[in-house]
Amino acid sequence: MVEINHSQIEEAIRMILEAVGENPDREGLLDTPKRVAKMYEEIFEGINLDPKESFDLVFSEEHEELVLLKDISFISMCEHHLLPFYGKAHIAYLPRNGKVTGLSKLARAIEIVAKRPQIQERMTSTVADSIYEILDPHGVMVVIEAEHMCMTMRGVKKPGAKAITTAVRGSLVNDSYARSEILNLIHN
Ligand SMILES: Nc1nc2c(ncn2[C@@H]2O[C@H](COP(=O)(O)OP(=O)(O)OP(=O)(O)O)[C@@H](O)[C@H]2O)c(=O)[nH]1
Ligand SMILES: [Zn+2]
Repeated sequence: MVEINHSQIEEAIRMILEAVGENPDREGLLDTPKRVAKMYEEIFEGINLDPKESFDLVFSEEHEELVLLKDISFISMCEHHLLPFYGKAHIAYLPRNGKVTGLSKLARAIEIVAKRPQIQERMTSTVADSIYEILDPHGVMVVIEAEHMCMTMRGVKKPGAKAITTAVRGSLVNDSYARSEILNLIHN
C-alpha cells in the first residue's frame, strides 16, 4: 500500500483553519490536523488498491443464473467538493464457466472503489468493469443509489434527492427483460 503524506496534510489543514479565520493553536484544534490526516488515510485507502484483487476467491460452481447482492451500504467522497456521498450499491451478475465468487468479495470491491475521491458514475462503471474482467460472466449490472452531501448541506440544498446510476456489461446490455427482473428484485 502506498503511504499517504501525513505531514503535508497536517500543514494543509493548519492553513485551511487559518484561512477561514480560525486559530489552529487553540486547544480544541491543536490535534485536528493530525486527526484529519489519519482520517484521510482511512477514507482514501482505495486510491492505490485495485478492486479486481478483491476477487481472490473464485469457486467452480455450475450456476449460470442470476446472482444478486443488494443493499451494500457505502460512503464515498465527491471529488468536486470533498464531501461524502453515500447510499447503497447493488451488484448482479450471470456467472459463466463455473466462475462464481464469494459474496463478500463483491462487497469488498465496493469498499475499495468507494474509498476514493470520485464521481458516482465512475464508481459504478469501475465496479462493473472489474467484475466483467475478472469473472468473465455472461453479464453484469451495477446499480448505485446515493445522496450527495454537496447537494444537501451547501449549494442547491436538496436533502433527499437521490442519484441513481447503472453500468451494464455483456449479455445484459441487450436483455431488457433480465434487467427489469434485476431492478424488480432490487426494489421489491
Ligand atoms: N455527474 C456527477 N456530478 C456530481 C457528482 N458529485 C457532485 N457532482 C456535481 O458536480 C458539479 C460541480 O459543479 P461546479 O459548478 O463546478 O461546482 P459548484 O459551483 O460548487 O456547483 P453547485 O453544486 O451547483 O453549487 C455539481 O453540479 C455537483 O452536483 C457525481 O457523482 N456525479
Ligand atoms: Zn460534490
